[in-house]
This record gives sequence, C-alpha cells and structure tokens, in this order.
Amino acid sequence: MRIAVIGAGAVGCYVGGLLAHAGHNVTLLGRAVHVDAIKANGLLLDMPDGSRRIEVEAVTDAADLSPADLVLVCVKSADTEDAGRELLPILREGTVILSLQNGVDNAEKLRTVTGHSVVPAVVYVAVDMKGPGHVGYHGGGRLLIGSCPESEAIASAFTQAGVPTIISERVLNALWTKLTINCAYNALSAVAQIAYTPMLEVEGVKAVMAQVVQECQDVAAACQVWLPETMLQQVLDIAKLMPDQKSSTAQDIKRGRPTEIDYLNGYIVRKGAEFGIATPTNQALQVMVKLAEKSHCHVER
Ligand SMILES: NC(=O)C1=CN([C@@H]2O[C@H](COP(=O)(O)OP(=O)(O)OC[C@H]3O[C@@H](n4cnc5c(N)ncnc54)[C@H](OP(=O)(O)O)[C@@H]3O)[C@@H](O)[C@H]2O)C=CC1
Ligand SMILES: CC(C)(CO)C(=O)C(=O)O
Repeated sequence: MRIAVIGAGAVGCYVGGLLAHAGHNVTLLGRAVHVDAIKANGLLLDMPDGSRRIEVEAVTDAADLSPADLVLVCVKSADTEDAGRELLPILREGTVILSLQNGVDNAEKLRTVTGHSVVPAVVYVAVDMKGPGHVGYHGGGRLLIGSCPESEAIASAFTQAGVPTIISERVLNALWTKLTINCAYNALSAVAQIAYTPMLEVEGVKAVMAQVVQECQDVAAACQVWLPETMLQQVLDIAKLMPDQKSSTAQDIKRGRPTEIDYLNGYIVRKGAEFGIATPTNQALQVMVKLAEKSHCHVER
C-alpha cells in the first residue's frame, strides 16, 4: 500500500514508522528538523522492548509526495485545513484519507477542504517526540476507525504492522467520549502542571470535572450524539489507569507550544453557544489555558 503521512510528529511517525517497518511504501511529510534526522539516521522508535531504527522516506515539501492509496492526517487540529490543502495533488479516485487526530470535527473539515470522503479514527496511544526523528512510546497503541469499503483492508494492514485496529460504526461517539475525557483532564492538569492522581485528590476537582462532563453531555445531545450514562465514571477511571500522567495540554504548555484547547473545551463552548447551551465551566478552563499559553510561551522548547 502506498501511504502518505501528513504530519511527521509523534502519532504520524509512530504509525507511519510501524507501517514502513512492516514493508509498506510510506512517505512522511514533516518539518525539516525531523525529516533531516530521519533521512540521515532513520526514524528512531523507543518501545518497551528496546529501540529500533526504521528506514522510511521523509520529505518537507508536499510536491515531493507521490499519489497515495492511503493518506494519514496526523497534524494538530489547528493545522487540519492547511494539511487538507497540501494533500490535494496526491489524491486519486480510490484514495482513502484517514484522520488520526483528537477533536470531533477534523474529518468534516478535511472533507470540506478536499471534497473527498474522509474516515475518522480514534487514536488510543501515548507517544511523543523526544528529539528530531525520535519517537517515545508511553502506552496504548490501538486505533478505532470508521467504516468505508477499504476499512477491512486498512485494519488488517495496521494490525499486522503492530497497530491493533478495529472498525466501528460508532466512531463519532468514541471521538466525543474521548473529547469529554480531554475536556475534564487536559486543562486542569495543564494549568497546575499536575498528574492525574494528585489532581483528583484536591478538594473540588471532581465536582468541576462533573460539571464539565454534564456540559459536554448537553452539547453532545444537541449534536445528536448520545454519550454513555457512565460517562462521569469513565472519566474518573482514567486517573486510575494512568495515575502519573500529565495531559498533552500540560506537556504543550511546559514546552511553550500552542495547545489544542480551542478544539477541546473551546469546541464545547462554541457548539454550546450555537445551541444556546451554557458552558461556563468549559469556558473558564479554556480561558485558563489561554492565559497559561500566554504566560508560559517561552518557558522550555
Ligand atoms: N501524541 C499522542 O500521544 C496523541 C495524539 N493524538 C492526536 O493526534 C494528533 C497529532 O498529535 P501529535 O502527533 O502528538 O502532534 P505533533 O505536534 O507531535 O505532530 C504534528 C507534526 O506535524 C507537523 N505539521 C503540522 N502541519 C503540517 C503540514 N501542513 N505539513 C507537514 N507537517 C506539518 C507539526 O509541525 P509544527 O509543530 O512545526 O507545526 C508537527 O511536527 C493531534 O490531534 C493529537 O491530539 C491523539 C492521541 C494520542
Ligand atoms: C486521555 C488523555 C487525557 C491522557 O493524558 C489525553 O488524551 C491527553 O492527555 O490529551
């Protein structure tokens, strides 16, 4: 399968690297710092059983990409539309675009920009870039992808490559469930730079999370998405699953990078406003992260 990965960052390098290792024809499109390192030394992937170097094509210019059977969009949500415009020349009639991103409307944005059908995916993996062309793995690894005629072949290729993938007719629900978890954890962990277990021990935190979840449920219902009745319990259980984890938003703030908060709590606020649903807790958390972005913006790169 000819695969183009738009966004040679943590998720793109992890999934693209494993697919290349399994023998697929993969090209990563990314920034020079990572592409130069990958060209010089291969992609370095740290796994629990040791590190491996993977030979994989990498380019910085979309014009150097060949037509693809499968395009994986792995950029942060703020970059989705630009990525969609960049991938237009490599699309053919049968090309499948897969959005490997958090947030619930990236596939829709890509559909609008490309005029092509796009399959959403939920990414249950924790990875980061430890340095140029160097991916660190911290857990998980599964994907849930939406259904399309090619889904079976894609899921099978991914699973064989070490990315266990299942197909779901309810991928939008799963994306909303993940969004709700992100809304409850990411901002609180970010503004305090605190891990989940100590965070939940602070008086009032669970009550704030319950308010966030209720607002997400109300907005989801207005969007015709029904979150599970056990949503709050699922949220609270995350801290037991990853007690020492700090959110990706906390990590972005620490590194002085822009966060995805406008597509997490910010999305709930915007959609709530559209439907006349009050979302004061999500709004307060969004604003707190925007403030933290401003005050921490040159802390650590
Ligand atoms: N990391 C994780 O464990 C998980 C991430 N996700 C989601 O996956 C998505 C990707 O996250 P992640 O991999 O962590 O992000 P990263 O920032 O590590 O990777 C994205 C990379 O794409 C680059 N990029 C952005 N736009 C373009 C473009 N048009 N052409 C080429 N390169 C581009 C970015 O460069 P620059 O920074 O210079 O813009 C960056 O290097 C997000 O939606 C995230 O929420 C979901 C689950 C887990
Ligand atoms: C699930 C969670 C909250 C784990 O840290 C996450 O997805 C994130 O940090 O963005």
